[in-house]
Amino acid sequence: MGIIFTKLWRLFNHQEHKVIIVGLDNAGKTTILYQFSMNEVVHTSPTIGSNVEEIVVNNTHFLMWDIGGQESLRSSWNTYYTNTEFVIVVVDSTDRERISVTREELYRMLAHEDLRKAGLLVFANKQDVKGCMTVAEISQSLQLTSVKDHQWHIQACCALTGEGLCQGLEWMMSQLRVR
Ligand SMILES: Nc1nc2c(ncn2[C@@H]2O[C@H](COP(=O)(O)OP(=O)(O)OP(=O)(O)O)[C@@H](O)[C@H]2O)c(=O)[nH]1
Ligand SMILES: [Mg+2]
Repeated sequence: MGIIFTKLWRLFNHQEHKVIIVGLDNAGKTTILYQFSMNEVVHTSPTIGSNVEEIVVNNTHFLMWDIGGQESLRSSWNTYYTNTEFVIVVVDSTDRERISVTREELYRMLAHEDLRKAGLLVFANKQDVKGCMTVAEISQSLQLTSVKDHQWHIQACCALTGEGLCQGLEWMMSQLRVR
């Protein structure tokens, strides 16, 4: 009886995993969100506030919040943190000047109590652009190896073609399996 109940519970209980997509303005967050939800490149304009979409992968439901990254909006990112299981930080790999700003925002986020248990996925986006920073460079600039209290992963991607996005999702799925 217990086993049947558990199986039925799993079948009907579409537990949603909350994900927030953050990063500086122009990083490609909205483009990534709609690649996930529609498999398409949409025309974007800077996000004021947020967009939210449900993404279902192999019966796993993610509720993804794409949050505007302009400077004036960053102080309100924390209003989205409650119950977040994964933080996706999108980096514009061509934006060498502002990688230190991303680093500051990243460590501010990781120190937040509401994100204590959240996994961190960094997308090194815009890998199609010649001369962009590599995953190794971004990893070093963000000092990811010093992140000890969160599970983390960095993934190269190109939101325009969708390359690398599935691998990021797969990492999140693998984290859910080991929990
Ligand atoms: N070359 C290239 N351009 C990209 C890629 N991903 C996104 N872009 C472009 O980058 C620009 C900004 O993309 P958005 O998705 O609107 O960026 P955002 O992070 O949502 O920006 P905010 O909403 O202002 O925080 C758009 O012109 C996209 O087409 C990519 O992988 N390669
Ligand atoms: Mg946006």
